[in-house]
Amino acid sequence: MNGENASGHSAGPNSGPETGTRDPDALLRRAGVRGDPDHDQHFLVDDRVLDRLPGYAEEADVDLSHVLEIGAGTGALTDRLLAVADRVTAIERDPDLAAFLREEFAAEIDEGRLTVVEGDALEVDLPDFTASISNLPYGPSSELAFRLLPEGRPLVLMFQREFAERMAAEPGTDDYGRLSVTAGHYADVEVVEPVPKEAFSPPPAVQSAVVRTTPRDPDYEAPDVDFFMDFLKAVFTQRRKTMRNAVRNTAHISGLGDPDAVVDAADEDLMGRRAGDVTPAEFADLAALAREVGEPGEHPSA
Ligand SMILES: C[S@@+](CC[C@H](N)C(=O)[O-])C[C@H]1O[C@@H](n2cnc3c(N)ncnc32)[C@H](O)[C@@H]1O
Repeated sequence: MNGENASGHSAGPNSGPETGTRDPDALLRRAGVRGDPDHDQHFLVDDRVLDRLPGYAEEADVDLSHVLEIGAGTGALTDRLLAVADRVTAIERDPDLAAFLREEFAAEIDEGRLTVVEGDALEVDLPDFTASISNLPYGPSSELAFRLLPEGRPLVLMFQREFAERMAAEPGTDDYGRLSVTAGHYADVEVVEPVPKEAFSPPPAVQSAVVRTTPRDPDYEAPDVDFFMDFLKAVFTQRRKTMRNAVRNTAHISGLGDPDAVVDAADEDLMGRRAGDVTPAEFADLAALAREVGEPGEHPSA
């Protein structure tokens, strides 16, 4: 079953000799699937990309004792993860693919090194993982990213390239926006590899990219998450205005009654800048201030 296309990947100390060499095309054939873009199914078939994905975690000294994979598909990446991790939990929503994974990786499941969870990664309980390495389904990539980021674990994730670049963008750049601030609040984010369409079967309509995140322990107080998201959305939809004028227009946000009081209490220099130049830490401080002074006397769900 194994070794049809030895990829040159060197198995980790915890792996059995059989892992890390399954040919992705052969897995696709054995699974009898073609990949269905309507169900976010674009399978990675480029051995070199598959081999590099766990390497991005290894070179950052990430704890690989329990790796979470979301959207395991036919298991081409699962196989590489088993070669470097002590344990892998693979979540797959498609029942046929989940059944195929259970059959293909029966030995690893018996050894207790792999758990296949059949279900929607947005709904199932997440295990206590130490890192996630995944070629995510693109449809819910934003929801999945913001399910994983607050867990405070290192992540190596494949996204649409444009999404990846926005996530990693620095203040002062065109790509910097709400996504960059929210991701940057939880982690340092870097794009480590652009991946061409041809690396997938079937090829998606857009290019992809691998993102690596390193969790941060912010030295500022985290604001209430729902409020923070609403606040950022309101301010970034007015990104051409100064922060002063943008914040004055946020009265509609739940939990913020008096934006003028926020502007008066906030740093003057900050109020004169535009949203695209404000760092995640500055935004977090401002959101906390807005929560404190924006609605005197009432702090719902604070
Ligand atoms: C982009 S493919 C990646 C497959 C495989 N990891 C690979 O690299 O070839 C995404 C996989 O996620 C599965 N999927 C889609 N939405 C999902 C969800 N909400 N929860 C769990 N799996 C999902 C699809 O069935 C598909 O197998």
